[in-house]
Amino acid sequence: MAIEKKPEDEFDTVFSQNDSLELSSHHDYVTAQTRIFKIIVIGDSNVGKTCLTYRFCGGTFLKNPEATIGVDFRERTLELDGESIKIWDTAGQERFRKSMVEHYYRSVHAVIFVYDVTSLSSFESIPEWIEECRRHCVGPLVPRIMVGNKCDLRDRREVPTTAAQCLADSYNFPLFETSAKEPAEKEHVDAIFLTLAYRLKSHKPLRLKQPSESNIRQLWNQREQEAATCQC
Ligand SMILES: Nc1nc2c(ncn2[C@@H]2O[C@H](COP(=O)(O)OP(=O)(O)OP(=O)(O)O)[C@@H](O)[C@H]2O)c(=O)[nH]1
Repeated sequence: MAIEKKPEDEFDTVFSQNDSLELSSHHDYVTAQTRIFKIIVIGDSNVGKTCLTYRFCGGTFLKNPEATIGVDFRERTLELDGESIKIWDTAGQERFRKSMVEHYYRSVHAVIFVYDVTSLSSFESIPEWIEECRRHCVGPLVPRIMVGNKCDLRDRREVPTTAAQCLADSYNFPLFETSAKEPAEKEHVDAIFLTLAYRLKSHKPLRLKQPSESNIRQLWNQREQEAATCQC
């Protein structure tokens, strides 16, 4: 279930606007401190991508998630060092995502690969998801993490932590194991997304330029001079 859905063209616009922000209007002053990160959540169907993003963005466990069709958008505003950072999560169900796949990977800032610790096959699919990312030109500097979900189902575990750690190490990804369902894991789920947010903060030059008062005055004087010398 999505908290908010956007048409695909709006999805693209949101990120391209902020990727190349030039301060030239009142709107820019208002949004100058808002940074939008696009984090995509991928993995086999049924591993709990929707529940994980819902837990982070909505704070609760989504009891009856429907299979995601295309892309779901979720958003949560974080306070990091006094700045507002918006994270958009997109969760896509494999069967239904074909037409969206290009949009899904475009301008991505970080990737979360999810498998289900009770499903060996979902874990074995992770290299294919990593390869799909690569095929869609997600750059090597884009932070990636691996998440094993459904840790609450202790008796049904099929993926040992050691095997998961081994795979994560081979790609140099941090590994997290958690449960979207267990209320006690709420802070851990938060920590996963916050880890990414901090990495993004240090990785990307996302601080948007804010004009100082003297810069504005300088610009204003320059415009006045141009107007005064204009021959037309
Ligand atoms: N026990 C347990 N069940 C979970 C957990 N997370 C999700 N589920 C269940 O797993 C099923 C699939 O969850 P979704 O979040 O819809 O999985 P998805 O990966 O988004 O699935 P698609 O949209 O089909 O790609 C649902 O029945 C959830 O209730 C968890 O941490 N523990």
